[in-house]
Amino acid sequence: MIRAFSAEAVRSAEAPLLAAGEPLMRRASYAIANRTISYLRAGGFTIPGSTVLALVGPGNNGGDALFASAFLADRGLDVTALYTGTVHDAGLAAARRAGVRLIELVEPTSARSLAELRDWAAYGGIWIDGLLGIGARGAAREPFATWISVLDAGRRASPDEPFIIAVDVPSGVSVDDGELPGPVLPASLTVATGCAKPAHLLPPARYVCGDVDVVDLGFDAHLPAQAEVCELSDADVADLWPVPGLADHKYTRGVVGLITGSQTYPGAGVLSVAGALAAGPGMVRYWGGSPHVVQAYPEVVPGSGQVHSLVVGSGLDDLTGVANEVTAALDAGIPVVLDAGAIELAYTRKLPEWAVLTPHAGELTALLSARGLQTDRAEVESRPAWAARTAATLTGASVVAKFATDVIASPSGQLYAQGGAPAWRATAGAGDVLAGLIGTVLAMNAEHACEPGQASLLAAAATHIHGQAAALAAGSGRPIRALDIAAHIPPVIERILT
Ligand SMILES: NC(=O)C1=CN([C@@H]2O[C@H](COP(=O)(O)OP(=O)(O)OC[C@H]3O[C@@H](n4cnc5c(N)ncnc54)[C@H](OP(=O)(O)O)[C@@H]3O)[C@@H](O)[C@H]2O)[C@@H](O)CC1
Ligand SMILES: [K+]
Repeated sequence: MIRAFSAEAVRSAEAPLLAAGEPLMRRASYAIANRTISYLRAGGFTIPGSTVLALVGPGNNGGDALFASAFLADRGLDVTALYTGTVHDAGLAAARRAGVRLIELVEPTSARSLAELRDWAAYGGIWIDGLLGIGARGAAREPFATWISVLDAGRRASPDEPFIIAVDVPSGVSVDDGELPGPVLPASLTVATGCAKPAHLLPPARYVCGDVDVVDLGFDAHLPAQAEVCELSDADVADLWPVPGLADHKYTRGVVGLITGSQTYPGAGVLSVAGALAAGPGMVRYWGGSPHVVQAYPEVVPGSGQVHSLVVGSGLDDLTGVANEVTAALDAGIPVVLDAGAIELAYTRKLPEWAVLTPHAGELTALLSARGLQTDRAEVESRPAWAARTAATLTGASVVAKFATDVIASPSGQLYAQGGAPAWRATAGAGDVLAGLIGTVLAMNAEHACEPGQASLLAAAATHIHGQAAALAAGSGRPIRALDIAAHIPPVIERILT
């Protein structure tokens, strides 16, 4: 599991070590220098003489960049450090001693300075971005806003794009909520100091981090027990996956009921059942309106009956009567997945945590608006963590906000971000498969699915499997359709469990 911590939690964790004189900055900058050398080695470049541009901001993030520059200059690289105003004293002294070329831009946004910035940017094959780290608040202010815009334009225009190593976070991201409030310098590699931060996991900031490499600074023991955001790995999903024993039978393995599909949308019934069956429940009961389900899947039992979880909504065109079934199930402690049109059931009523909503951006916008929030789709797409968390708080339900990286929120505030799915996953019916899959994961874990925090954890596990199945189906880059995702769920589970 990747556990990401807020800037405040990191500061508290660092404090006792810094007070004890631990050389955290030295460790961080040494790691950054090493990653730079590794990149050059892996690319077959000669190390002495390779050109590096360090972008140095006013705080300790700039300090990291200066010490890293010093290490690299000592190794024979041609290092230039650009800065303005006051920067980390000891870092500047170390860089000077090591022979780093120090360029101070006194009037940092003058035409002359920006021309110089462009020239040095074009000269540097590797950029070390130490402008802003976890001390940044809001959008980058001047002069860095202009510097970032100029550098980003230079990066895009360059025939051989520089390799950009972000110190801790790419400059310009909002560290704690993963938003991009202003210009940002996208990285090829982000060297996270001490631990991951929410911006490394949450979209859209996640998409400008490149690869993320966490450097251990030894302060883990001082971090809070609960992370701000988590990302489940294969191993985490394996830990919570109930592997059947010889004494199990279809009722102990979990029974999923689906009220999905309709005459109008028969395929949605087929796809949600495909997702449910692929994850290995004991039994699937189906009493939606699609005439094709039982024909397509002879193992499905038609008609209602006792279930351990319920999936409602995908392709349902009429909610009459369904609301009562949902309420009865939730009151009886049976987890319910509310997908597509059934998300409307969360517009007014207060739901328990074991109701799992699966909105895409449009449905999430409609839900938040119905709950009285002034928002629109553009805001929801640029603030996915906020949107998912707010929806969970307002409804009381667990929310799976479906984006390229899914964001899952529990009403108590726990957040998961599950990435790893290819962009090919954005195809009609993929969400129906996911709804069924979540239903099965909840049914298989029925004894504890209603305990605090469990529904969101199990939903995050299901989204992880869904993303991995899509990745396996898409291979090294081919189109996929929703049924391909369902077909690749069993091999992903096999890989995870063995
Ligand atoms: N402590 C340690 O030893 C270790 C620290 N480590 C490293 O330190 C980093 C954190 O350092 P930090 O706390 O100094 O913050 P940092 O991000 O460099 O910037 C603060 C400066 O930026 C300014 N500023 C703020 N917002 C701004 C904006 N929007 N636009 C423009 N400017 C803005 C702010 O000004 P102010 O708002 O205070 O006026 C202040 O001058 C961390 O990410 C990691 O890399 C690791 O090496 C481990 C050891
Ligand atoms: K940075």
